[in-house]
Amino acid sequence: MGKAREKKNSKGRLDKYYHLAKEQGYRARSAFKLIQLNKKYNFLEKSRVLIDLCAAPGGWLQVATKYMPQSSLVIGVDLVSIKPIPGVITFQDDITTERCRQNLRQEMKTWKADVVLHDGAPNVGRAWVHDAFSQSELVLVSLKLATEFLTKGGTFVTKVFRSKDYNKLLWVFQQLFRKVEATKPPSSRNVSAEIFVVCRDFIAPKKIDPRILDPKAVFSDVGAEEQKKMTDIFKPDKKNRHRDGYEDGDYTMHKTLDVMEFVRSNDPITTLGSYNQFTWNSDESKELLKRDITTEDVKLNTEDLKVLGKGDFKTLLKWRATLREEYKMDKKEEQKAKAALIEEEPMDEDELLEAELANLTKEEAAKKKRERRKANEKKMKLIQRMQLNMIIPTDIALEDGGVADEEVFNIKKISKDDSLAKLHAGDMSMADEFAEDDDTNDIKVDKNLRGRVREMDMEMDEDMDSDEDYDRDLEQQMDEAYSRYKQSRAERDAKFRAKQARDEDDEWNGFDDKKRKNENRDKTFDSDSESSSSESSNSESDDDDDDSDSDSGDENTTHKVAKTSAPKEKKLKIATKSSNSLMNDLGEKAALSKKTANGLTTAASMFFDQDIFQDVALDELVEDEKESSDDEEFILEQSRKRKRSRNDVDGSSNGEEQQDTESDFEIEATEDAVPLDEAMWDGGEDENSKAMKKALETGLTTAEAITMARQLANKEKTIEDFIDDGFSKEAFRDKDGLPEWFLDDEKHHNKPNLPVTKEAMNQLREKLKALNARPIKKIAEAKARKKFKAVQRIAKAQKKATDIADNPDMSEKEKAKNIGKLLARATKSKPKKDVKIVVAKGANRGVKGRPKGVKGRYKMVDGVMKNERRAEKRREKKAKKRSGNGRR
Ligand SMILES: C[S@@+](CC[C@H](N)C(=O)[O-])C[C@H]1O[C@@H](n2cnc3c(N)ncnc32)[C@H](O)[C@@H]1O
Repeated sequence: MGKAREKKNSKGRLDKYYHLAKEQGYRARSAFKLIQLNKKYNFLEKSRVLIDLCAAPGGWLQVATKYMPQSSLVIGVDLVSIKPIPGVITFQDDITTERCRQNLRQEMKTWKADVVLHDGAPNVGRAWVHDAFSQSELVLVSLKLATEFLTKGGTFVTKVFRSKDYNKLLWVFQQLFRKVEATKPPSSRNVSAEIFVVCRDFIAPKKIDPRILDPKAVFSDVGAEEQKKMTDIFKPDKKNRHRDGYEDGDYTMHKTLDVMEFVRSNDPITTLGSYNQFTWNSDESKELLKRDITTEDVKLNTEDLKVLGKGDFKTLLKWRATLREEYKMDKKEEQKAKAALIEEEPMDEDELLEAELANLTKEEAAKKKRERRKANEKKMKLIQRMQLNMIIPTDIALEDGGVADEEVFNIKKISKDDSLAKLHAGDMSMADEFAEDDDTNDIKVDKNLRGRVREMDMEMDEDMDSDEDYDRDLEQQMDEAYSRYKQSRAERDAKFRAKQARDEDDEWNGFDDKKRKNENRDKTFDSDSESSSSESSNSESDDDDDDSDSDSGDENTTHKVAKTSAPKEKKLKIATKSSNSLMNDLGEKAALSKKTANGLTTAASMFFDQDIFQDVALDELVEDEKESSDDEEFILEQSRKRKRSRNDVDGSSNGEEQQDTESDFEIEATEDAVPLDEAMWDGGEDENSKAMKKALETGLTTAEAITMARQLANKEKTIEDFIDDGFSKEAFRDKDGLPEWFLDDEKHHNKPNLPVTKEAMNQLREKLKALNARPIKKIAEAKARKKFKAVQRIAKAQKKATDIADNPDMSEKEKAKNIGKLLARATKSKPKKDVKIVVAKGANRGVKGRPKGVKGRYKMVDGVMKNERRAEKRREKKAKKRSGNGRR
């Protein structure tokens, strides 16, 4: 025994999966292969009917029943018997036989399988009859069964071995399934050549070409055969037997061909390898017999081609070549080929010319483009140098030879018209003239330059156009590649799929999200006067903003800020349909760019709303801008209001200032107004209220929320601080037109650092611990039911006890005895009914329904199950002992 164990170990067979299988009660370590395959592709959980071909000893069947929904139909078949597994139908059969197919049909009735598994391997030795079937053939047989029993969209999982047939099998799978993936689960030993192919989404074609399921057709290798024949004729000594049988449809062993066909043949070597004899029966051949070149050697060689040597073949080939030359057969072939070519591509001269022209224009355009790009680069450099004052425009002209050197420095010319003499004589008018000339030159150069720059601009525009096209193409390609990558990753990665689904549900409502945009429209600053002054105030407010007006009716919460010192008694209110949240608005590009009534954009208003501008900037702004509207004052006042409220929180409010602001502002809350902090919740109106409700019900569930709540409670921070923190580089980021892959990447890597303290994390951990310690819902419910029943029983007993107590016919002793009995019965829980265990062996083997002689509740178990139960008990005992030792 020791030896056997050693031997097993030396092969590395008793690996961790072997032990795991033993520990977890699986009959074979291969069970983990299916577990791992299912983990990757999730096909078991959503299946109701499964067939396992080659299922013994039943590891996969155990896994299937464990992962599939309860009361699913699981059928297993194998050459050897499979010990019963609860809830599984098994039978012994050879999957390559018609009987197996019939049996499966009978078990399946009208059902269709969601999954067909095949982990078969020919049993060398044991199933000796079937050794002839190779693994690949077995796969094809199981695939054939799968095509018969699988439902449309179903999954077929099979084991294949890397061999010359592997790619052919893959090709066949691909004809029948939409998704075919080969994988090697970690539990499959590296030394093993096995691979598992998971074929998903069965196409279920109405008609399947029988050839793609026929091993002969699928695994035949025509090309190789031809090649073999070719090499065979030069190695005639090596005689191979016909192991592959006869060719399809040709069952004759001795093949003959008229010798003239050999002469005509374009592939003489294959012809020589394919026939046994060349005959001289045709008239043409008979003629050839009379020719001198047809020597006795040639004639003899044609009689039995299979016994020829290298030299004999050469003789025959030479003879053929001479004849072909004589008949000009090769030239004719060549001519034929040429004619075919000409026929195939009839191109007249015009077309040729056009094609050539098109080519030339293309080349020319490319060349021009290159030149233009070079020139533009040069010009850009020039402009940069100009901007850096490294050169002046005249330099360009000089460099370009524009305003000729001769004109400025032409000493000859000067000397000719006495200018030089005049200069020598001190006539400075000449110099003045030059200076004037210089000016005009400058202008001239400037004009030149301007014209050239404009020209350059146009050229660059043109170039940029083509560059833009190129960029757009590239972007499109990258987008497509990215979506392909996402799709394939979603197919492979369940986590990624789940994340995608989460993202879809909980999509980030960023700046440009349409939905948020619409919500935003409702969130504009609504300058709405009170009914008496509505017309006049409307004319001053942002009239164009129809949206804000139209939606005001929907308002859920409204804060009205009335400005009493304004000339027209104008009241402004900030209407927030969805959230009242300033934080929310931060991210909304559309809202930010919208003009408020003061002519500033919302973003600008918010910017000037900061404390820093409170006393200075906005006052100055108000003074500077004579026509500053009431809304600007509103912004100013709003800032003051915020400062006042902060001072209130700090408890250090300045009395004077408070008075001041009080005189200016009053806050009117509408009926259903929510407190400001509640309004600060992120999300739309619904999410807002949902989030609040959830927080009230379950408490704070994230470490950030706890941290923020603590900071608020400890007055370490105010709501305004949180709002200010909301201003980050992310807040105004414009994601318009950015490609999806870029945004996804940003989302992945660019995460704000949220405030989380150690205490908050600990608090959350404690909360989760408490949650984990709670019994699960089902147990709690069962306990409650039990309690309820007990209370009912006791109440009933109490009622009966009162009746007994009131019974005048009973003595006190009798009453006490009866009441005692009653209460004892009421408090005692009913004993559990005994379940008789019946082992399915002997007369009980294979019995369907109640076994003979068994009354009451019973449970059928098989020997294996009994053993398994015993092993389970042993394990439990061991574990208890171990834990007891540990405690000591
Ligand atoms: C690797 S075992 C299968 C293990 C199984 N998946 C499990 O987890 O227990 C391969 C099985 O294929 C079976 N087999 C081989 N050829 C077969 C055939 N023609 N018909 C049915 N079963 C066959 C063998 O009897 C053997 O039990």
